Amino acid sequence: MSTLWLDVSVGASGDMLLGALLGAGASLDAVQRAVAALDVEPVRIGVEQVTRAGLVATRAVVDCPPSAHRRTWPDVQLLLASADLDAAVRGAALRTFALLAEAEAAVHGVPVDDVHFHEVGALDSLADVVGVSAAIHDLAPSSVVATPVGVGSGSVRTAHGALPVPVPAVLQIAAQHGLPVESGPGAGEMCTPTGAALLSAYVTAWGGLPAGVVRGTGAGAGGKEVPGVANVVRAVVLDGTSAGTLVQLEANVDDLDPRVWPYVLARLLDAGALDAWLVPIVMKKGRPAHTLAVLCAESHADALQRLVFVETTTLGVRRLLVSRTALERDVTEVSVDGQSVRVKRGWLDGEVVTATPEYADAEAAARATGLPLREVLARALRGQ
Ligand SMILES: O=C([S-])c1cc(C(=O)S)c[n+]([C@@H]2O[C@H](COP(=O)(O)O)[C@@H](O)[C@H]2O)c1
Ligand code: NI
Repeated sequence: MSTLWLDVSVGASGDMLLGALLGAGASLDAVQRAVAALDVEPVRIGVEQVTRAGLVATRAVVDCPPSAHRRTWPDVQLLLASADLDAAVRGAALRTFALLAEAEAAVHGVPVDDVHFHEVGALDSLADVVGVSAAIHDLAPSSVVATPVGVGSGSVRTAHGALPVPVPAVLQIAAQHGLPVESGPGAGEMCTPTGAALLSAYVTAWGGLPAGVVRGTGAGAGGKEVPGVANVVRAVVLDGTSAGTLVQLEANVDDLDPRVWPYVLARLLDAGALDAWLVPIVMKKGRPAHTLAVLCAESHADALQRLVFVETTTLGVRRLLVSRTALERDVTEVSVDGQSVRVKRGWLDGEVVTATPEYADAEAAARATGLPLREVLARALRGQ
């Protein structure tokens, strides 16, 4: 079981977070593949070593042509929906842009679908958001903890002229999603809307460094230098820490059109649920029904509860605090008849105790090779 801790006390932006995650051991290849899956102008992510106030840091450099499009929130939704991305990476990127779109809509008083992502819709922001999602997916922490975010002070020049710091979109995201803020040591804009949205989408608890064994550490810098301030995000991957308390939302439902349930479960997972499932039950008056259960971090419980009320017919949602023990896990790749199949492994006390081939990979390999699917699954488990 691992925890990702983010020290964002000096500030946070998309590129700072990406640099910190790459520095802490996230795969640059996985990040580049995810970004290349977007149907946009060619974008490449590189890394370079820089120093900030004498501290060596990783800078993620997004190499792309100037953005030819002013993209709306529906455009970004389409882009992400049609990209060949892992479902978890796509879900987290969509969640991040939804937070940005809702904040921009509230701040400028326009409908959310009319929000044009000016600076935040540019190619480098798309790359930052998808890159951070892919990097966190690659590190696969069971929880993400972060310090309160240093937002800065003063004002910043943007495409729309000077804005006060914290900029309105950052304050809006903080107000809507319980992001704890402080001025921090840097003057100017230290936390961007994209940084605030990424933290809100991912962080499951706020606080100092949790107890654990340090497995990786990185410092991520953006393009900005602030004299005398090491303006970096620090990322620390810790092993052996507890995932902490989770929330389980529950509702008994006997009157929802059953065809709707798969959609409801998919929406909940896309919105950040750690798991969502149905249990068949018999309710009062002998009525067949289902218990909907949703496991999530406390930070996501309100938004997921809202989704349950909006998408189902329930009139009430129960909220239980549960503690979860999760195995430490990793992913290996094996080749079955020349086709690559990922295998997820669970570790206990330094030993693999469970291994499961990725079903979608096995199905694709069965189709490509003509082998029976159960044979592909068996060979993947044997490691060939
Ligand atoms: O373009 C717009 S409407 C805009 C709005 C806001 C608000 O807070 S409202 C802020 N900004 C600035 O854009 C840059 C880029 O932000 P990223 O999140 O893409 O890194 C940043 O300086 C924002 O303060 C733009
Ligand atoms: Ni704005």
